[in-house]
Amino acid sequence: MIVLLLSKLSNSFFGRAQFSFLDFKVFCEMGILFTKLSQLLWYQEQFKVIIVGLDNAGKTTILYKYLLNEVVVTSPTIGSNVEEVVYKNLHFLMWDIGGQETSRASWSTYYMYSKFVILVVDSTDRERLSLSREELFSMLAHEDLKHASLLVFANKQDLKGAMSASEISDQLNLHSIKDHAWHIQGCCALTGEG
Ligand SMILES: Nc1nc2c(ncn2[C@@H]2O[C@H](COP(=O)(O)OP(=O)(O)OP(=O)(O)O)[C@@H](O)[C@H]2O)c(=O)[nH]1
Ligand SMILES: [Mg+2]
Repeated sequence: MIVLLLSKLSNSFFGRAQFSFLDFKVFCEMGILFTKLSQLLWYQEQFKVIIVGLDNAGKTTILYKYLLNEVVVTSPTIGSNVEEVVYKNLHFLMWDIGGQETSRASWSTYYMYSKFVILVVDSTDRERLSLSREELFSMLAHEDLKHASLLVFANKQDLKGAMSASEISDQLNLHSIKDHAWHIQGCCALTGEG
C-alpha cells in the first residue's frame, strides 16, 4: 500500500518535463515523507543488557556460547566485554561485566539505560549464594535499574550437586521481588541447554 502510494506520487511528479518552485517543494516534502516512512519501517531499537554475577559463574561462557555457538576458553573478565546480539530484528547490546570482588564495586557504572539484567549463578556454589542475593537486591534498589527486568540463569546444571532453579529461586528470595519482572532459568553454558 505504502509502495503503491509512493509510486503514484512519483509518476505524477516525474511524468512532466518542467519543474516549478511548487514542484520542488512537493519533491522536498516527498523526501521528508519517505525518510519518515523508512524510519518507521526499518526502525530498530537497541536494548542494553547487563550480565552480572559472581566470578566463575559462567557469564562470559554463556555470552560467547550464544554468540558463536562455541565454548570459548575464558579467563576472569577484567572490566567488561560488550557484544551486539540480534534476535528477530531486535538488537541487544550485551555487557558482560567481571564478577570478581574488585570489579563488583564498579557494576553500578553500567546500570544506566539497562533494560534487562541477567544474573548468572553457579548452581554448585552454595556457599556464595547469599552473597549473590545481597548483590542482587542492592542492584535492584538502584535508581538506574528501576524499570529493568531480571533474568536469572542457574548455570552449570550439568555438574553433580547443582541446585535446581527452584531451589536457587528460594535461596535468592526471588518471590519477594514485586517491582521488577523476573524469570529464572536453569542452564548449562557448555551445551547451550536452557
Ligand atoms: N561444567 C560447567 N562449567 C562451566 C559452565 N559455564 C561455565 N563454566 C566454566 O566456568 C569457568 C568460569 O567461566 P566464565 O565464563 O569465565 O565465568 P565468568 O562469570 O565470566 O567469570 P568472571 O569473568 O571472573 O566474572 C570456566 O572454566 C567455564 O568453562 C557450565 O555450564 N558447566
Ligand atoms: Mg567473565
